[in-house]
Amino acid sequence: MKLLKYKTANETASALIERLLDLMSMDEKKKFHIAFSGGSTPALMFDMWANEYKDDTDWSRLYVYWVDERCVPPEDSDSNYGLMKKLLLDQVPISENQIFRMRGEDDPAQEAKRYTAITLEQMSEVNGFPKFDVVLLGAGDDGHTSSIFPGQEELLTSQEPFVACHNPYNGQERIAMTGHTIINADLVVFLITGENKADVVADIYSSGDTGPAAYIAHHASLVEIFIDDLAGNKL
Ligand SMILES: O=C1O[C@H](COP(=O)(O)O)[C@@H](O)[C@H](O)[C@H]1O
Repeated sequence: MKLLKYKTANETASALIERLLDLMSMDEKKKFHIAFSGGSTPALMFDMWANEYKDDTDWSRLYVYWVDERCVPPEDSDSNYGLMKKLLLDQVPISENQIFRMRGEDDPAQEAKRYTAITLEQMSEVNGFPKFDVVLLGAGDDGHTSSIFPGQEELLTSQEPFVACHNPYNGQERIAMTGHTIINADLVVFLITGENKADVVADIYSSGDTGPAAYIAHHASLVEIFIDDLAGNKL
């Protein structure tokens, strides 16, 4: 596990974008399949990518997926797809055919199956699980990642690549990438910023399987954790 710490959330987002662009530049013929997390943390990175790195990115090779989705229509302010579309995808020359959203407005169980089929069709697989180039995760201050919350640890070892699940705090239905799919990725990256994430970062980095995010960080083979000083202040 490699920890990369920067002074500010801006510097952290910028370093992460540059890391992804570096990875893309390693094989200029290859399609690059990356799954993005939801929540509020990546918003800064999406905005920065559109405004500062638009011309440095080969959009024709970037294939965009989601780690998880809230079961709401794309126009809803809770939609992970909606946020990324507004801040990044609508601002850059990427083809619709390279954007694979989870349909939050559809039946969650059926959508999880449809999304599994799409990802398996688009990229190589290992033991029935799609193999992403990068899975970009966040972490909640309770230690959840993807939409796998504490108490739902069975989703870390589910035999389904994507499942219907729910947020235990408010019952909101969700669709989530499960543990094996995350761990299968060539690279698992966490982007975690802000003081309220300091405990979860300390848990991920210094302890064992204390929650879903920590479990992933300790079980994936290549893990990079991008944090700012505030998130790192309990290390
Ligand atoms: O519910 C979710 O929470 C986590 C963390 O979100 P943040 O707002 O604290 O950045 C996120 O990684 C996950 O994808 C999301 O759906």
